[in-house]
Amino acid sequence: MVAKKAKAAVATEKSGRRSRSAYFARREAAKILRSVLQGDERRQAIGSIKSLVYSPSVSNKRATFALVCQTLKYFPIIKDVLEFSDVLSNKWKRQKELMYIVAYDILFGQEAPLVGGDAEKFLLRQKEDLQSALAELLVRKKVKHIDQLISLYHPPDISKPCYVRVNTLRLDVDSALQEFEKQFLVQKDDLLPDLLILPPHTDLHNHHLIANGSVFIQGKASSMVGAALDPRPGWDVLDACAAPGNKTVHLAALMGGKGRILACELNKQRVNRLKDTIMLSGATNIEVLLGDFLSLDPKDRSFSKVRAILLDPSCSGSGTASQRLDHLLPSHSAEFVDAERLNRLAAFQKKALSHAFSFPAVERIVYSTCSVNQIENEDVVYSVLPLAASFGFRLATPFAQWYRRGFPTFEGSEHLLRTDPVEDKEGFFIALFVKQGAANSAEERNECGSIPDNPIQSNNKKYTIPDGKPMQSNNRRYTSPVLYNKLSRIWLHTYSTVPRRSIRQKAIKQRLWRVLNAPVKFGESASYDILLE
Ligand SMILES: C[S@@+](CC[C@H](N)C(=O)[O-])C[C@H]1O[C@@H](n2cnc3c(N)ncnc32)[C@H](O)[C@@H]1O
Repeated sequence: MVAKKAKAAVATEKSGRRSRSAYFARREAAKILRSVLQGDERRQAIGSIKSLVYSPSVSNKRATFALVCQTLKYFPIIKDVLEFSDVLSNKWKRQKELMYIVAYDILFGQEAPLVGGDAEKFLLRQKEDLQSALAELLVRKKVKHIDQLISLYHPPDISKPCYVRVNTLRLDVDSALQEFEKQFLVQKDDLLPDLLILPPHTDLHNHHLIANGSVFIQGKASSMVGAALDPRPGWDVLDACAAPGNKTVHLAALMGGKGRILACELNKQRVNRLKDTIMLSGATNIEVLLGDFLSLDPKDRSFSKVRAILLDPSCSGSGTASQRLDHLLPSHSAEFVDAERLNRLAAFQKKALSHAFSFPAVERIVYSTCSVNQIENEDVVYSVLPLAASFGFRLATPFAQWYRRGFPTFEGSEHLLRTDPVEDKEGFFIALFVKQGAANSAEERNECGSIPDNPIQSNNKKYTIPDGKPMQSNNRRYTSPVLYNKLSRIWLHTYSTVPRRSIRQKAIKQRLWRVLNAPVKFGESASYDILLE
């Protein structure tokens, strides 16, 4: 009898703890949801959902993350249900994010009884109204199940491997590999020596190697950026747009902690995140500059020895939208293109890249974006080519073995590097400028015989599109799949005539020949994907 009572007391205590924890998770989730929705509305996020949840102030990360993601997944439904049922008084409308979270829990979430504060009590009293509004919504949308309703709003999820970059300032790659092998299937990446690949959806947020900064969750394309800059130990390096600092601390690791990194960031709030990242990485050679990169004076003595600049400016983020869970946000829709915003971003990107050339000792500049838009990528690079040439820079070829290069919008665009949001799971763009006469790597000098050096000419030649009209770098039509594929083929043809030492050269040429002669189908993926096969 006594044992039974004790057992019951333990169970009550446990369920009380769970309820309290769920209560706090709902409040933390509501705060994050507010930042995310406000950022989405202004198209100016403070951080991704993941980064907001992983900030030190959030205590119950797993539950909070799940609640935010789930609420966003059901967001359009919850909004409609609250609107149809008209249950929210002005008081609760002022706390609408908490209402969304609680409504999610009532309608789709918790099986356990929902206990908590006033918000929970209030919405629980309206449960029947909410349920009948949901039933009405199903009828209106002509679907039978909630899943069908969700798929009306959200495209299917893209799953991708979980990449982690080993922070070699704290741990060597083999030790990290062994540590992960205890729990997961893990392998080394074949391109980047400090990158490990784990299965999709591996949950690492509680892993001790993450918590102590020995590894960072960082995608492959994002990790290629610092490696493309290839800063040497002892150099002065400027990271022009640094927060949250993933690439900054990667640079520190690549430099073995030797030398000096200046990390410039405009946004005060994001500077705090940058500092947290630096602290976590253990790097001691990074100086944070709060300010506008455009107003840094290249003649200032503190920049006189800067030999490498990483410019990873604000961009539309169109290449990593699914990774940041942006597809869950209200602004996300296939048709949504904010042209005005793209133009504004591109104007800033051009200014910032132009500014980078004027640092007196700089010999390597990487320009990168996590955007798939030509206007933020090839067009930006094309627009600065004459200026770059006047400073003695040429485009070099980062990762010459990488098959996906820039859109063929101008002669030399084959030096540019792209990753594809679907095939490579994130869409990045990298351009590397190297000063003539500077010591660049064998790969960039094309000693591996892939793509010839192509010093920038100020009268850089443009390709001609198949219908005979000269292609303008800002020609919107060019991004249509049909023209893109035709141009890719032309570019591929050029590419295939360059002597290659690849052992698969013959097979590739044969395939190219077949592709070049095949009819173009609307919407087919880029032809040069065949190089992958
Ligand atoms: C794409 S994010 C950089 C991501 C970072 N490289 C990383 O890997 O963690 C761009 C950053 O540039 C900052 N930024 C925008 N304009 C800037 C400017 N004029 N000067 C310095 N930083 C700027 C933004 O606040 C944002 O934090």
